[in-house]
Amino acid sequence: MEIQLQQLVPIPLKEKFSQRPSNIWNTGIAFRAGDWIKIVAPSGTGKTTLMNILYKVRHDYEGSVKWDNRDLKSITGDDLAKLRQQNVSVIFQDLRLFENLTARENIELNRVLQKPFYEAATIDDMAGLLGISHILEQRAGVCSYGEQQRIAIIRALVQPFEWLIMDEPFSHLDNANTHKAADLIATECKKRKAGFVLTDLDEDSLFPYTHVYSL
Ligand SMILES: Nc1ncnc2c1ncn2[C@@H]1O[C@H](COP(=O)(O)OP(=O)(O)OP(=O)(O)O)[C@@H](O)[C@H]1O
Repeated sequence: MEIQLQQLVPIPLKEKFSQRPSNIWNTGIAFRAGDWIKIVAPSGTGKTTLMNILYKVRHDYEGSVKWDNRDLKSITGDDLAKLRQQNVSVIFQDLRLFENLTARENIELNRVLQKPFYEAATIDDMAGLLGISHILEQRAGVCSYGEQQRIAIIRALVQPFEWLIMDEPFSHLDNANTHKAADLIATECKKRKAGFVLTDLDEDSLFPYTHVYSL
């Protein structure tokens, strides 16, 4: 699946962006199937806005976003739900976990949404790799932010996807845990021949990126 951006400009940020050149805003650009895309930009320049537009949780923009030549604004209801279950997974910057469910229940909910892609035991395997086995039965709301970030990463990885949208997914992880999480994400993307779009404040060499863009 290809993601195409054509003359995309978020309306509330129009004035701001028109004052400087950008690789992404108000241009024509395509993320090709299987591309590993990094978007690096300082705080407040629109990374979260872009990711929310790509996942269709924001609609206040000019221009267009297309998923395989289908305008995102025209994809609704069951079609949109199916795409999110089978084709596009997400790690939001603010994670959006259910605080009153346990870590395991948060992940399990996504695993069983559709015909399960993985066995339940995969949750334990991934939690072991990311060092959060001991908090799986704990309420997500009482987990540290770094633990919650790893829960959200695993939740995104237990479903099928062609694209993984990740908004600053390692912001609360130390170096060692960032590398472990990046390795797991790379493994899961390779398994599916999937692409990703990852935002961050700084450049890094965690992945062999296909393209690195600034906003
Ligand atoms: N709905 C909105 N209306 C008006 N301004 C908005 C709206 N949403 C975001 N903004 C502004 O747009 C700018 C970009 O916000 P955004 O959250 O996308 O930045 P970011 O690059 O993700 O920042 P950070 O790295 O701090 O998370 C900010 O100045 C923010 O205040």
